[in-house]
Amino acid sequence: MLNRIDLRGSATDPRGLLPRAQLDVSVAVDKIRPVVEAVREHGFAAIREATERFDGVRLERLRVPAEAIAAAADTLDPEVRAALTEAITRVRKVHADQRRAEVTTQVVPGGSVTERWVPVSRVGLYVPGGLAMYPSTVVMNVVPAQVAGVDSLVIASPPQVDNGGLPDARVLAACALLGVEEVYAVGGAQAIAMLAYGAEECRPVDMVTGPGNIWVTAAKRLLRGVVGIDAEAGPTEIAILADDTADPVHVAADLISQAEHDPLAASVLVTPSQALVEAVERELTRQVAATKHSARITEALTGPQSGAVLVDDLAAGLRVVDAYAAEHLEIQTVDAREWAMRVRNAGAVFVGAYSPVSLGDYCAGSNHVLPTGGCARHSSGLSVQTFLRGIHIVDYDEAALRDVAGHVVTLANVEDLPAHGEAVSVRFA
Ligand SMILES: NC(=O)c1ccc[n+]([C@@H]2O[C@H](COP(=O)([O-])OP(=O)(O)OC[C@H]3O[C@@H](n4cnc5c(N)ncnc54)[C@H](O)[C@@H]3O)[C@@H](O)[C@H]2O)c1
Ligand SMILES: N[C@H](CO)Cc1c[nH]c[nH+]1
Ligand SMILES: [Zn+2]
Repeated sequence: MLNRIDLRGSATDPRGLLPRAQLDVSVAVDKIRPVVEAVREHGFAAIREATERFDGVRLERLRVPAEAIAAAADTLDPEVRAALTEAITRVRKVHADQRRAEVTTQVVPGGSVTERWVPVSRVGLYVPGGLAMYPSTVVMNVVPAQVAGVDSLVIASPPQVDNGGLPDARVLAACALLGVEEVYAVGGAQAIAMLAYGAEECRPVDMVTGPGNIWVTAAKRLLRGVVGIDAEAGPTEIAILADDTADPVHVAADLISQAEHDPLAASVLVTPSQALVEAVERELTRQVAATKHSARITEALTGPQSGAVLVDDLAAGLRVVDAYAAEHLEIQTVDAREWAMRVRNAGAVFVGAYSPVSLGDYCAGSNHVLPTGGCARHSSGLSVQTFLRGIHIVDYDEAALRDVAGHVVTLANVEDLPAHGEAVSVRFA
């Protein structure tokens, strides 16, 4: 089922060996550009047209009425409420520890720099709702923003034909549990454009965060700069570094779990064990046939973005997974924690047999909005830090400035910017 890549005995650079999904984000950007431009120019009318085309819903209004949010909370299945409440508690616990303290550095007597952490004022959080519904993503977006102290939180999520054109009822209930009142029934690129430019009752936001499919990711890439954007969190990826101590039943189940998100999802096994690859293949065939979304899982597992990579040893495997920079990386090997601590590039790392990605998706306390498409080489997943900006407060007195004035003037002259130097020396003339 998985494409095979045999790197044993090869000195090939592992970068670029594993292709990402066939549909490139840059191609998708060109396709959604007209939608984004139309929303900028025509607001609600353009959103309504795109929603009719892509979601099959004719919107009467963008904002979800407060009564609909309250009703979704009232009718929420108690088991789902308990699970969401537990997820919120654990995610809040981890994210509360991420809060940064204000630090003042006394550079010299009379001269200090303070770093203040100030929350973004108004944030738009995207909660996907195409192939699957994501109340858990409400939790993963909202909790860090709330811990950071964001004043104004807005959620956009696709309207559902089977919920009268409102977002999924469980998504609305999660909003209620977290006290989010401003929710819009808009999905895809048109939602990101609405948040960036504003439309009718939705005022523009300062920043957009959250995962989504290739169209959402493309819109985020296009609108970066118009608004702040978190890392690209597109079609899900799982890589598993495993040796022959791994249980093929677990490995196959975990590869399938993330393939379930999207036909463009990527599932990659990296191992020195040919026997494990064979055993995982047998398990995939058995488990995929028995699972609910077998068609899109098969498409994801057999796509060029998924595969089994054979390597000489775990050290070579580590180089491969570092080059790949997966959104999720599981380590199912001997000494799993030690290998995990050596990973350089991954959105999140899951250690050993009892930390599957599904745990992190819901209830580990970690965040599941993580960088995809290789962005884990340079970006982090969503955290409290995403919603904070560090502002330097520079505070020097006369003596402290006088003391360093000569150096400022010298550097200003080196850069042929003498007015910079004069702005200092004029104070001591
Ligand atoms: N990386 C992460 O942190 C993370 C977390 C959760 C989910 N995900 C990913 O999010 C994605 C969710 O995707 P989804 O499809 O279920 O929901 P989605 O909300 O991202 O996408 C649905 C929207 O796509 C738009 N759309 C559909 N077809 C289109 C087309 N041909 N052209 C333009 N727009 C179109 C529709 O307007 C619809 O509202 C999956 O890829 C999943 O793997 C990632
Ligand atoms: N694995 C997804 C991307 O991290 C998150 C998710 C939500 N629900 C289930 N899974
Ligand atoms: Zn998942």
